[in-house]
Amino acid sequence: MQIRQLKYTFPKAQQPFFDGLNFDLVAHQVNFLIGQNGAGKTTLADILLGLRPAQGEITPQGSSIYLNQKLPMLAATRVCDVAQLVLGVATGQLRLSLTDLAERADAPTVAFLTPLWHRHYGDLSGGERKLVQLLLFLQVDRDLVVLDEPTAFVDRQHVATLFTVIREHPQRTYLLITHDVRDVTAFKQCQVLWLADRQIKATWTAEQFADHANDSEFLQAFKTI
Ligand SMILES: Nc1ncnc2c1ncn2[C@@H]1O[C@H](COP(=O)(O)OP(=O)(O)OP(=O)(O)O)[C@@H](O)[C@H]1O
Repeated sequence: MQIRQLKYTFPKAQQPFFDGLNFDLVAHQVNFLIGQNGAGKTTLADILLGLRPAQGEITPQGSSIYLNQKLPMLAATRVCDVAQLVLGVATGQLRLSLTDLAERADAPTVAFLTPLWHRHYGDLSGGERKLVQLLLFLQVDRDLVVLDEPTAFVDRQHVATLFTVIREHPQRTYLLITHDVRDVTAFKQCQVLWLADRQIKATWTAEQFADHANDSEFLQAFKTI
């Protein structure tokens, strides 16, 4: 995916926030977007998904799905209801059973959701709730998958499950926003984009990131989180 001469101005702002932003997302790989709080990561994700009108070229334009940092859900909702909401709607199925899920979803997702299937959403831990949503969203096939801080407040065992599910669908292009270096080092192949000063200040492969990330003060801090 190529992003060229991107220009974006917040509503009512006098000056553009991004102006002349250029970078590429590597297709069929995980692309990490890192940067300090307020750098513009979520804004950039919104633009790529067409949620904020911007000038410039984004090619090719394919199908996409986005899970942002907060997706509220009523406490009385059961996991099977969330599955119905996400997958039932996506597939047009009125009643989605666990057997249907097993036919439609990848094995690690089925293994994770099966023991939780009848549990109330409000009884799950914060990390479990987040993983339920993430794994269900990842069963909806899209060219571009954007996840905003999917690993925040999620323990590493659950993060490992999330990454296993991502690896189950290698045909997609992923953009993952993260503040956690362990996410980057979990992938042998990936691209890391560093957003700073309203530009993509550096782009690394996983190997380059491991070798050269000590060059900058921010990245040193990022690596010690
Ligand atoms: N509607 C708006 N008008 C003006 N400025 C805004 C608006 N919405 C967000 N901003 C500012 O744009 C900047 C980028 O915000 P954004 O949420 O994209 O950052 P981020 O890199 O995702 O941060 P974090 O890591 O904290 O999630 C911030 O300084 C924010 O205050």
